[in-house]
Amino acid sequence: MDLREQVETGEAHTGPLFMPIPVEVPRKKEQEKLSGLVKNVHRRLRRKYREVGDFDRIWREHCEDEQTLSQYALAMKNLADNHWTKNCEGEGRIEWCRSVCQEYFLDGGMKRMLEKDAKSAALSSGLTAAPVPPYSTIPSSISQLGKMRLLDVGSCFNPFLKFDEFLTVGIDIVPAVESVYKCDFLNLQLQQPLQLAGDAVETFLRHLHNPIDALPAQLFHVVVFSLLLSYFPSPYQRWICCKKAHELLELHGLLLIITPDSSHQNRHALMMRSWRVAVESLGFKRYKYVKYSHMHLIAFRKMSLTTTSDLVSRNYPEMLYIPQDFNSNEEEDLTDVPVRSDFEDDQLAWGFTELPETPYDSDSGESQSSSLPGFHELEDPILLQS
Ligand SMILES: C[S@@+](CC[C@H](N)C(=O)[O-])C[C@H]1O[C@@H](n2cnc3c(N)ncnc32)[C@H](O)[C@@H]1O
Repeated sequence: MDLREQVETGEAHTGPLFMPIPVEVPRKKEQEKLSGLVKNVHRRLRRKYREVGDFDRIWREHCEDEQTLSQYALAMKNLADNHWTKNCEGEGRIEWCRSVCQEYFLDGGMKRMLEKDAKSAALSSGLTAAPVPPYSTIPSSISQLGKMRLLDVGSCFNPFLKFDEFLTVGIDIVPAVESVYKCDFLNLQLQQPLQLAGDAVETFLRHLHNPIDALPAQLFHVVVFSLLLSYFPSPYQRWICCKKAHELLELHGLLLIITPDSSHQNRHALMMRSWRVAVESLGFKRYKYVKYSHMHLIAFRKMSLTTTSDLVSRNYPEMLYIPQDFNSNEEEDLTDVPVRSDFEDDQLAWGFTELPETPYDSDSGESQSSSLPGFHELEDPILLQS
C-alpha cells in the first residue's frame, strides 16, 4: 500500500506513515540546540559587561576565547546550511539586501533620490528650478560601476559570495568559512582613501591579506550589518560600528542594518525612531525600512563625505539601544522587556503617523513591505526570538 492509499484508508495511523516524524524531531532539537548555543554567547557577553563594565577588557577576553567562538561560528554555519535554507522560505534578509542594492545602484534608485534631494534643496532655498545633481560622479549602470563593492561585517559564512553582482569582502572575528577574512571591526584602523580608478580598487580588494587590521576609507558601495549590532552589549560599540561604516562608504553608498526583533511591528517603534536619529546624525539618511516577523531591515544612504563625529556628547551613541540592554534578568526572563501593550503600541504608532516624518515611511515614499517584491522572509524564530 503506498502512502496516499494509507492516508485515504485511514490505516496510516497504525502503519509506517508516521515514521518520518521522528526524523523531524531531532532536526528541530538540533536547531534549538544550535540557536541556544549562539544566544548563550550573546547573553554571557552582556552579563559580563553588566558585571564588569569595562568593555575593552570584556571584548579582549571574548576574542581570546577561541573555543567558544569557533563553536559559535560552526553553529551559525550549521544553522545556515542545514536549517534555514531547508526549513524556511529562503534567506530573506540576504535577498532583501540584494534587492535594495539592485534597485538603488542599478535600477535608478540613487538617481531618483538625488533628484529628490536637489528639489528639496531648491525649494528650501527659494529657487523655482532644481539644480542638476552631479551625475558625472554617479555610476548609473553596472558597466560604469563594475561590481558593487560590498563589505559584510560579521559575515560568518559569507552569504553574499554567491552573488555575481557584488565584489564581496566578508569579515568576522571568527570566520566560519575560508573566504571570510579575520578582522575585528571594532578595532579596524581606517586609512586615507585610495586615489585609484574603479578597476584598480577592485584589484586592491581581490588581494587583501588575512587578517585585516586596516582598510582605506571610502572603499565600498555597501556595508552590511546583518545581525551584528545586537551582538554587542553596549550601544557605544554599535555607534562605533555605524561611524566606521560611514567612513568606509563612498558618498551615496548604502549602510544596510538588520537587527532581530520578534515582536509586533509597533512595539519598538520608539527604539527604531531612536536608531534612525542616531544613525542619521553621522551623515546618513534613511532610504528603506521594513519589519519582518523576526527582524527590522533598514537601509541608510551616505549623504555627506565627512563623518559627523563631534556629536558623541549629545547622547547619540546611547540612542542605539536594544531591549536586552535593560534586561538584567536575562537568565530567567528571555523575552523582550514588555514596556507597552499592543494596543498602546498601535496608538503610539498612529501618533507618529501624524508627524511629518513617520517612523515607517521611506524617503522614496514607497510602501515599506511591498516596495521590493519577489523575495521571502527568513523565518528562524528559534534563533531570532529573544
Ligand atoms: C549573529 S552572527 C550573524 C552572521 C551573519 N551576518 C548572518 O546574518 O547570519 C554575528 C556575527 O558577527 C561577528 N562579529 C561580532 N563582533 C564582530 C566584530 N567586532 N568584528 C567582526 N565580526 C564580528 C560574530 O563573530 C558573528 O559571526
